[in-house]
Amino acid sequence: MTSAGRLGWVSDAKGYRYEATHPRGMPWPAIPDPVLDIWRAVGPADRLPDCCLINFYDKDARMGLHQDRDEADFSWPVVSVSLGDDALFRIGNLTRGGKTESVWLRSGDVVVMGGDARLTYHGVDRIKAGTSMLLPNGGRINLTLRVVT
Ligand SMILES: O=C(O)CCC(=O)C(=O)O
Ligand SMILES: [Fe+2]
Repeated sequence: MTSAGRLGWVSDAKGYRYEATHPRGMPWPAIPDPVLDIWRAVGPADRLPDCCLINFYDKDARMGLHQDRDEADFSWPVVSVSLGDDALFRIGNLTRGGKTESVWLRSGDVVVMGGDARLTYHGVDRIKAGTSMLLPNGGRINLTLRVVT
């Protein structure tokens, strides 16, 4: 896990939070322009994201159902970009439990969680190894763009 942008996502013994610097003290690198172009294409025009979270999933990685709710204003969408191996993404409801839907996200797919869907529970159930040649050693990279403050 790492980040780009004005703020990065940090997880340590004190818990997790957004921070303006990397744990080693340096600022986070800028969000690459081609990534910002994805936000410009599908996101709101009046603001760019503060944070691009970069997560690597190996073939055994998963992410439990959760809401993205560590940001100040839920009227900004969350935009997520899938790269590499396919991921089985599950999306549920505004509260935990109930019926969920699953969809395979392929390399290049972009998910926008905005409006009424901004706080829906979601997660990744599994990665299908060998479904993409993008990453030389396999696996998946997810980029998550968020307005934080
Ligand atoms: O990897 C994904 O597709 C989802 C990532 C996610 O939900 C998150 O980083 O909060
Ligand atoms: Fe999430």
